[in-house]
Amino acid sequence: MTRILVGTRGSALATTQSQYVADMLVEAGQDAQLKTVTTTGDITSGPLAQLGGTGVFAAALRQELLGGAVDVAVHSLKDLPTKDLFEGKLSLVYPPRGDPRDVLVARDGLRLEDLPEGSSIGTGSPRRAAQIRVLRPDCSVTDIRGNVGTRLSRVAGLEHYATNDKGVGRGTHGDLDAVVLAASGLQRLGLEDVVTEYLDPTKVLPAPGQGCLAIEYRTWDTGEDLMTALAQIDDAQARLTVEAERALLLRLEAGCAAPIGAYAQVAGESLTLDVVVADPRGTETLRETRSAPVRDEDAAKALGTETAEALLDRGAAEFTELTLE
Ligand SMILES: NCc1[nH]cc(CCC(=O)O)c1CC(=O)O
Repeated sequence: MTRILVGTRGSALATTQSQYVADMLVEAGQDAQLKTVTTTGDITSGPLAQLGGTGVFAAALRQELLGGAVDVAVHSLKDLPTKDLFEGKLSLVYPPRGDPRDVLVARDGLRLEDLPEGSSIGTGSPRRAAQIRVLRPDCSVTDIRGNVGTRLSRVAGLEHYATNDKGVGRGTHGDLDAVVLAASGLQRLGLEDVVTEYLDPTKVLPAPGQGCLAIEYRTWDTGEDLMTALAQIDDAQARLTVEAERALLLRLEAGCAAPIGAYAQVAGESLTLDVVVADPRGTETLRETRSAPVRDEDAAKALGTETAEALLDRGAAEFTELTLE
């Protein structure tokens, strides 16, 4: 049997996620092994919002996939640009989605509403920053970067999570009251015990695609056996929700660094999409919620596009300076 090479970034989170995908491929009858690729996002230490465009984390991995050095590439879906940059040469499979929520990790077990006035909260995401500012205008939001361990170590009492990476703030530990992270990342690393609050995803809206992995493959030469295994892994419900969220993002022409949250859920026969567009400088947000009957992928995408158009009609582009890209 040909061995499937699973391309991955090198961080602890990425290799854990990719191993999870390799295990799914083995379960589906394939022989699979990880191959690590170093990406620009991993070696650049500037604030995420200034890195310039989406896809920095994914670009090198995609080049390896296009060139045939790996057979599939594993991404966190939320880090992938929505535009088709490769003229249909690459396509995505979505495993069952993990927890889409953001979480608060605060000192002393505190929840967002219990943090003392003037507390400092760390996040590298303009989307999280804007939503936190609305809920806690009295707190200060600090830009942080680095891997999960580095970010956790900024919280007072969690200094011991520091790891040796190149994130800004290396050497600065325990200087914040709280940080906001993705639940799924912590869960995949077995670190969910540090969570002090799971933020309601209809109040603090996650990034489009958050919590979902994406397995990318070449459309022109992927073998029949691997295609069969991938089809077995692809999850219909994950696909509906993330396609609605990403169609929205595409129509708004915004990327992962934009202050846009989107959360789609299936309840019974209905697909509901909650969206927030935030003003990155202020404490204002635009919100929109729309539902459609659960049908197929195209209907889910149409819900995303429609919701984006409703937001554009309400001035979303001026509101959030969608030139961020
Ligand atoms: N932007 C970094 C990133 N990309 C994917 C995840 C993990 C969450 C996921 O699976 O979507 C994280 C960490 C975070 O946002 O805290």
